[in-house]
Amino acid sequence: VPSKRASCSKGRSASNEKVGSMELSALTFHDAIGFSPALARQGKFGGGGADGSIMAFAQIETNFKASIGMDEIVEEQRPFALKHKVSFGDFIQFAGAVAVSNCAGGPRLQFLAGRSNHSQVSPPDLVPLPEDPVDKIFARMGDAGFSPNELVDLLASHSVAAQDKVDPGVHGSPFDSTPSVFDAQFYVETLLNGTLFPGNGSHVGEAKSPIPGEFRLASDDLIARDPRTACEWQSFVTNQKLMVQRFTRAMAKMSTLGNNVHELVDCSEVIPVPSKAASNVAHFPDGKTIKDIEQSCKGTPFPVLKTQAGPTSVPVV
Ligand code: HEM
Ligand SMILES: [Ca+2]
Ligand SMILES: [Ca+2]
Repeated sequence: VPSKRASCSKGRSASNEKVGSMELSALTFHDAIGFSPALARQGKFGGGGADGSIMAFAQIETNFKASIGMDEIVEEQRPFALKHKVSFGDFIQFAGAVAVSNCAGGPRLQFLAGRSNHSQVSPPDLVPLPEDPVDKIFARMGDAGFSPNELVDLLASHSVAAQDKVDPGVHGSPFDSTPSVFDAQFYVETLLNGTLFPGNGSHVGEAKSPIPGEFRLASDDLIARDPRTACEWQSFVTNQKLMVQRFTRAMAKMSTLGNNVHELVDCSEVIPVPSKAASNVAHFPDGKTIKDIEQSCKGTPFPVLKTQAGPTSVPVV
């Protein structure tokens, strides 16, 4: 599963590119979330979910605002799906599971095979945007069958992710200081008081970040602080095991949206076993303490964490 970006990389493909792109993990979401029972109830086509439509109809779906720029990764992956005679829907979820397994500390996700290779183009506007109001995001995810807390669970993927398009001036700026480790740093760092924009001023969908080089999406900023989700968010800060379990469960649901799981075959053994993270204890970045935390979960104090010794450098990925 070759690809360009390798925030978590393991080995190289035949074309000598690093393996393990997190763009692949984002693709699992952009394909699957094209699924709306609400549209179906109005007698319209609601989308087929994790059906490969973003690869089958790339010219249309990668022009949807939230998926602009994904054409590159789709075009890069399509020949592999064709060569191995795998349906586009299966291939996208397979590649995403492999990508996550390349991150230290990541889960070995379930992979079910057997999605049909017939799909229709997804309706527009089903993928959330970082500038969307939080009520709109929760409603959209709710329509697809996810509670607000399950969205928090899925957002563990932003622990190994970076942005290119919200502010192209700081291409590759990650959402936490450890973008090659699937850890709870994302859930800690998003709760720190934002003080700066890593690039040149603010952009649509951007919130202030606490550390130079780190990028905070407006949606992550709001979801971290919303009373409906703040406690689930904070619960992962000292419990990476729970974070991985909840993410795994939510991904099993997301990766099969629109499919009948009883018709799929469990091929999880083809997904590599991830390496362990060097540490599974989250910390405050250099210079930050509990005083910088915007305590958002009412009733449960923010856990005690140590401050990292030495400078926190945020890598470009
Ligand atoms: C409220 C829901 C979400 C919003 C608004 C959102 C928004 C975004 C945005 C704006 C980016 C940066 C894209 C760019 O500039 O290149 C991004 C990156 C990413 N997102 Fe999300 N996201 C959401 C949920 C998810 C979910 C559910 C997953 C996976 C399960 C996911 C996985 C990723 C990954 C892996 C990246 C990094 C892509 C890369 O490195 O190229 N996101 N997200
Ligand atoms: Ca789809
Ligand atoms: Ca991380």
